[in-house]
Amino acid sequence: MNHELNDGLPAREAALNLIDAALSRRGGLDEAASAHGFRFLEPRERAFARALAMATLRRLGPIDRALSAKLQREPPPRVRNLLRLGAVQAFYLEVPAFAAVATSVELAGANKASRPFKGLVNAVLRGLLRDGPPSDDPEHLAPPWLISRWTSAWGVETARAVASEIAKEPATDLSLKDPALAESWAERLEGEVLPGGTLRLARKGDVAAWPGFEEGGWWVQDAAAAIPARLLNVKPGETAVDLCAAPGGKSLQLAAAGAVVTAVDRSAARLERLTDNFRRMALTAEVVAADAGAWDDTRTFDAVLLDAPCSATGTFRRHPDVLWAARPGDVASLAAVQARLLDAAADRTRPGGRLVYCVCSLEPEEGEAQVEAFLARRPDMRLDPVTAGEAGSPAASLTTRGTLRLLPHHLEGGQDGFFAARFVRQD
Ligand SMILES: C[S@@+](CC[C@H](N)C(=O)[O-])C[C@H]1O[C@@H](n2cnc3c(N)ncnc32)[C@H](O)[C@@H]1O
Repeated sequence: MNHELNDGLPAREAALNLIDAALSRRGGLDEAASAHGFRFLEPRERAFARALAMATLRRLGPIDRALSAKLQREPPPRVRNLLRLGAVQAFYLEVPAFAAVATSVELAGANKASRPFKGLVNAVLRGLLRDGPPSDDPEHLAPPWLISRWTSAWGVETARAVASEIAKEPATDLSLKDPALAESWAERLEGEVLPGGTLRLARKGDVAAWPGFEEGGWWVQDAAAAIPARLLNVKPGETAVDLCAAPGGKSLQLAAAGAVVTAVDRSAARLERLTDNFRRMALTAEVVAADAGAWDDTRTFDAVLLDAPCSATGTFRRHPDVLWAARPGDVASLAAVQARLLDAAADRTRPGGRLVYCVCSLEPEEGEAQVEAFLARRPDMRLDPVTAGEAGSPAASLTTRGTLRLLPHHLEGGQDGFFAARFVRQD
């Protein structure tokens, strides 16, 4: 094997592990990327491995369709992942076809489970390359069950527009501690200020090395993810509770706006990240590790945020694996959790206070249907309609009911999928 081929093999092996972890458990990719073996790689190899894995996950649908047409029976998981990785390099990453095939065959030979399949890897990849790139129909980018749900919810054209965002690499969005400094940060970081104040950058790489990270000028937060906390319109000195707070992006917004923040989350490990983020930003919050639905506290607050656990299908631009890890049954079981937490959130809202409910899900059961059921069982809560363009929301995202259905294609350059609704507790 010559040097050129050997170069990049550890990164490709690491990419295989990332893909395997991403597809076998929720949150698996981030977990695998922080494991010892991965961090041991050179930074350049780590970046390459991550780029390979992300490109594979973004194109998993079309690649798997093309592979299925070539495979007579399902090979072991490592072999399928090798084939996916080989195909994505040749078709989408401008790796010369010969190198994509040769490195895949080499990796097949390097492991006992895949060694007997070296010939198959070689033959299948060569066959794929002869056929040319797979279909780029957006409907092939997501699992069929999700495409059919999105089509029922919004029609064929919108479902296709949503799905077409899956293959695109997202920009990096930042929320600023001091929104008045937006223009100066935009200049320093070569970014664009979006309506609502998010700073959008084309920059990629290690954010911790960028100007302003150490000094706590900003934190990473998708443009759509920044909208729900803004809907609370907190004033300095008001009390605010964030009931599912970690790792803290929305709590930071509330604290930066001057609210006295209580950050609750069930996960102590995730709260450690929240505490680190607050320290870096030189902001403060009361941090509580508790199940928000059983939190033993009788206080009520001026502003309550419930960013509930959800299927997270709206986060596919940064986590394309969610689409393939999600199961139809997840949506119903998460909707039951959300309803329980929404009732607890209403109880934490002072009479006259505001409650914002949001989820990073595209599924109506976790959004619109949740709102209607909540209003029906809670006569003490009234929907407070969002107004056009409020909080930097795109016009297309406002529903006739005054809630926000933020779809990924509603903002030029993309945004995460979110649902948000605001309520007021009656006196
Ligand atoms: C969507 S994430 C929150 C993201 C966070 N709001 C932000 O902007 O950084 C959902 C969070 O809910 C937490 N969670 C799940 N079930 C919970 C419960 N019953 N009570 C409190 N927190 C819960 C999870 O640990 C997770 O951190």
